[in-house]
Amino acid sequence: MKHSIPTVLTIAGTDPTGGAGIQADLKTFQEREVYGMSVVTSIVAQNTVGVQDVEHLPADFIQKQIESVLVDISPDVIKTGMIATSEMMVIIAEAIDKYSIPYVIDPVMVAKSGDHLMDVNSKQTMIDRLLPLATVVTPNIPEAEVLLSESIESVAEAEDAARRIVHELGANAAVVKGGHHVNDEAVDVLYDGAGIHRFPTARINTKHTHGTGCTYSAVIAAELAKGNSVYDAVKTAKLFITDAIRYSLKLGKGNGPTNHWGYRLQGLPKRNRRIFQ
Ligand SMILES: Nc1ncnc2c1ncn2[C@@H]1O[C@H](COP(=O)(O)OP(=O)(O)O)[C@@H](O)[C@H]1O
Ligand SMILES: Cc1ncc(COP(=O)(O)OP(=O)(O)O)c(N)n1
Repeated sequence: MKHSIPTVLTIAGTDPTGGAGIQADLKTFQEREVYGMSVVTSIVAQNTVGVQDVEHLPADFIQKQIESVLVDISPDVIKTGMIATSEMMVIIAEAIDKYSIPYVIDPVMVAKSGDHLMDVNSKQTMIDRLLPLATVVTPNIPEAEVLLSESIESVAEAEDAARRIVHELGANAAVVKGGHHVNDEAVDVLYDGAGIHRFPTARINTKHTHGTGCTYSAVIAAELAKGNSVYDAVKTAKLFITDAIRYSLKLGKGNGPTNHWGYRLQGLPKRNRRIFQ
């Protein structure tokens, strides 16, 4: 740990309704008791229904924001979310490389609403420049399919995908998340370079899953910043996101946000958590 408290920097886009992007990351860092910092890549006009518009910040201004943070409060871990263009990816890769900071990449491509958050032509830059720097990469099933140009139909194929992302694309560890499987279980699979680990939970029947991937990868970044192993960080992330989904807040007209303090309700008597169920 570099400072008096673990520190994490998120580099990502925004969600003004607070369920995904930088807003979700900062809420999660606070809940995990690490000091959160943020660099904005794109300002997104979005809500629980979908994305209405996007403004990308100039790449050199993203670089200036990163430099402002890194020369002053160097984070223990950097996490990235929405990075829309190749130009942004190169600038971010150069900074992570220059300062040798552990790195969690959530390879955000398409929101659950179906809106594209990454230029499709940037895929190769993500593979060439960002994945080799990754301590952990956390694709959902469609993202893993895009990265590997192959379809994933089962948990066994997700395990193969995680192995390939490490051995062929150069990440140190890969978690292929199971939110998009169509079955009774949400099984995340981690390959940490040594072995495969499965993290299964019962699938919760809800439409309120906006920002699950952002929140999950933010927990992993926070736990790594505390000095925990990749395995323990993923285990904590799975517990945290399951409670965040279970006690989701039923906000908005579409796919609502998760509850970033849901894990705190687990130990409460049922009468005290009724409004969340
Ligand atoms: N309905 C659900 N029930 C339980 N866990 C879920 C559900 N949907 C997603 N998850 C979990 O949320 C996390 C994020 O997964 P996913 O939704 O696939 O990511 P993304 O938001 O990037 O699409 C994973 O741990 C996944 O297993
Ligand atoms: C600014 C921003 N970044 C990422 C996402 C995607 O979030 P994710 O956690 O994958 O969840 P969904 O939005 O897909 O439900 C986003 N929407 N906005």
